[in-house]
Amino acid sequence: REIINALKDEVATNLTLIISVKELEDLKIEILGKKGKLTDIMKGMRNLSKEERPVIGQLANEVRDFITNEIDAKMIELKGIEKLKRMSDEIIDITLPGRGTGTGRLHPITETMDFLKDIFIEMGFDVAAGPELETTFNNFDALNIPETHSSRDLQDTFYIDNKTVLRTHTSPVQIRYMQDKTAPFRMVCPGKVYRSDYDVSHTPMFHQMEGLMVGENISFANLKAILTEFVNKVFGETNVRFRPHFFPFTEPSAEMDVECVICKGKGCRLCKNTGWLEIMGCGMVDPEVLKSVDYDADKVSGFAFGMGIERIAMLRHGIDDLRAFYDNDMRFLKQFN
Ligand SMILES: CNC(=O)COc1cccc(Nc2cc(Cl)ccn2)c1
Repeated sequence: REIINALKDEVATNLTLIISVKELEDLKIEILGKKGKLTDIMKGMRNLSKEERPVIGQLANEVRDFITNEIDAKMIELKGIEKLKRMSDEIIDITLPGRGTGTGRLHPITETMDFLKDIFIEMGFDVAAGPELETTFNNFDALNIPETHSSRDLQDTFYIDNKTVLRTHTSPVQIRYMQDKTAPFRMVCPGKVYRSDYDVSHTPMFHQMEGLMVGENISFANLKAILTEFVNKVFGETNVRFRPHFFPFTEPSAEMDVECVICKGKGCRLCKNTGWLEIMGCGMVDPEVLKSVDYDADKVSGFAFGMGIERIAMLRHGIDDLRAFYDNDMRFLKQFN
């Protein structure tokens, strides 16, 4: 009798201390399981006298029912609490801002190319594109670049075969344009170009934009006016100058400088203390080039120009390493637009 009652009190005490379903399940097994304490007591009753057995048996049953009900009630309570806790842990606050994947953005070269293109579009220029794999005729011969010219050498040009190259400038696009269209026209052609050259200031692939205006009575004055307007739109109102130069495909030729954007002409590291930055090359289209596309050099004339995009992007954004454009490092690329 004492053992059964002691067990009842022990279980009642334990129940007040148990806080988890797991502990409660362990207690149920410890008391009511196959080897449970109460189960052992019930087994041990066969040793009792005939008179005692029914009395103790009834007590044991009462205690077993009590313990079972208490444990089951506690189980419902604990499962309910654990369910509530799980629910609160798993609450999704739908008012939190989305994690998102970040916004995409244009590459600084693309953004600069678009910026420069738009300025010419505003001035009525057409935009043309062409294949990056070109014939040596379109890339060299049509541009009055003789067979012996150094730019045709292997250390500058990627040859696919004797007559096919990766274009070394976008001039072939202008040749194709003139093969398809008649004067008058004004066009620009931005795009990828390739040189077999790779060092701190050269990458094998880079970007250029060339332009061409052909019609009757096109003069060097038109060249200066259009290119000065362009440069002022890119760098703001700055002084420009044209220095005599030579290209096989233009005559006369010039290099166009803009006053240094950093030191405004005083002289600094960027402009190598000259006060000027070279922006592009230009000139009046050589009659030999017009002839190569069957244009009548006695009736029409034109001017052309070409510029490196990376150089302008570096000036615009203060980038001092050309290779940063091609390392695909998001820490660099994320800084633009
Ligand atoms: C990065 N580019 C430079 O420094 C200089 O580029 C230049 C200069 C002068 C003319 C041209 N293009 C050209 C195209 C035709 Cl179809 C006829 C005549 N000229 C490109």
